[in-house]
Amino acid sequence: MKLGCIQLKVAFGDVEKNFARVEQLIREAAAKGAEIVVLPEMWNTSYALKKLEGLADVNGERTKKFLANLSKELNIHIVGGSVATKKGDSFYNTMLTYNRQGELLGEYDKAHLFRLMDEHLYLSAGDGQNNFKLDDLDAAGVICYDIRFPEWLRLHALNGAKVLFVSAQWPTARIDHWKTLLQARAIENQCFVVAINRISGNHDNFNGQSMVIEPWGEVLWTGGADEELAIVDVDFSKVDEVRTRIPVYDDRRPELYGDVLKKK
Ligand SMILES: O=C(O)CCC(=O)C(=O)O
Repeated sequence: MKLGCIQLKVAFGDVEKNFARVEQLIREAAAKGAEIVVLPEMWNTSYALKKLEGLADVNGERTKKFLANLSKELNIHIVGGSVATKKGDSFYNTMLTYNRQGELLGEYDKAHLFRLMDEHLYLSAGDGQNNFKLDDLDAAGVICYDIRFPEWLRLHALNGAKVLFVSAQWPTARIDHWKTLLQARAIENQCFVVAINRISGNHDNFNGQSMVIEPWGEVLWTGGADEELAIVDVDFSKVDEVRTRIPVYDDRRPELYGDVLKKK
């Protein structure tokens, strides 16, 4: 299957510019044969947290219409990264996923808010999981800081995901953590990880390094430090092969792990 990885240069607070660029790149990805297109985190507003009242997408309506129309017209699945949304009186960091029929498969509000970026002061956390199916492919989607919580991604893998999509705005300063955590999540869950980061004009802030990793941990593609659309060919049957070779799921001892999942 061909993945269209959109490592976007997100414009701070410029919703119109971001929508226009995302549409252009999704169309380009489809024209190049992509079957699943993946976007980064908070691509409508970036982290303009102080301006969310005027900028966030109310109930995600604009983004929903936009992604539904494009996925149906172009006959592609879209893992829509995430956008800033307003629901009731609260703001969320929301991932919307559409299948090629233009149907909404998942609306996931980021579960773990990143205090270092003040997310907890402006956004509310979601409580729902995010497993979905793209045709016959079992998949799941999480957002950025979520990857520091292995139990969260494990839960999605246990619910059947063979590919974990990660949308992020992960900064250059901790890019080594990004690479290591993503590879670990792929190896331990024996699944594909498709992780799409943003870039900024100034590479000191966000330098891309989006990644596609297969279930044995081999990196199939790493993005550069500039805006980029990559088409990456993946063979999802590799998941079953790796899970047969080392039967981690059969060898798990969940009866030993219970308390690890409880908050101290
Ligand atoms: O965990 C990190 O170091 C980065 C997380 C982050 O930037 C985010 O969740 O937006």
